[in-house]
Amino acid sequence: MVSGCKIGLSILSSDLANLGAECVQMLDSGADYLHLDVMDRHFVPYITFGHPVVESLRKQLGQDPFFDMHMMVSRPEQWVKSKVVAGANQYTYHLEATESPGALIKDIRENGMKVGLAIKPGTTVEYLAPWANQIDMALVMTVEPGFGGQKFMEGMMPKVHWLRTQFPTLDIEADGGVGPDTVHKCAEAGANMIVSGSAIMSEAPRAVINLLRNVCSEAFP
Ligand SMILES: O=C(CO)[C@@H](O)[C@H](O)COP(=O)(O)O
Ligand SMILES: [Fe+2]
Repeated sequence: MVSGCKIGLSILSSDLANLGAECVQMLDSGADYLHLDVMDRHFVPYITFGHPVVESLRKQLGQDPFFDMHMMVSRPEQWVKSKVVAGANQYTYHLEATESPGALIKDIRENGMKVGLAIKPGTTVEYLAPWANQIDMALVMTVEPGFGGQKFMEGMMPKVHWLRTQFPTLDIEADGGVGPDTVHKCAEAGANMIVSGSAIMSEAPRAVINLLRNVCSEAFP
């Protein structure tokens, strides 16, 4: 079975000028892991941060927190080494961004990180199938990658359901527009890793995180 329900905080909606303290607060509020959205203004039209920020976060937060790197970048091969040095735990790259997914899976593993493979809303989920037994997690984008606070794309749920049916033990992550009103759709479809940014960065993060986890856990007893 899957490794239980996990709630990941997307830091994209954080006060990036106060990122370390915000991450501490969110982890203290119950977030299971940090989902770090890296953008290169090429694969997506926006730019966020790179390994120096990851390195500073790791230094401030210590070795425990799990850093799930969501690499919204072209040629993801180029950043593997720097991210592991910076302290990343999982390297999630986009299938649309590389010609050689298999070689990249091998390189990520040889560098000691877990492997995530992401698909954009316009990508057919079956394209993930050849790699699904070699990765640790599949990320189904439920918004167009690029920024936080967008509307949840319910039409992506059949992709999650297809993956859960075909690969019962695979971690499946839903990312984008997930909050109290939409998490049940993700969980019912089969997602066990829930990324949320703007919904958690509210006035009651602990309550929102608990709600997300409770709804998700009901689907994965
Ligand atoms: O990768 C992305 C956006 O490109 C996501 O991680 C979002 O940043 C999640 O934020 P919310 O949609 O939950 O506000
Ligand atoms: Fe993300």
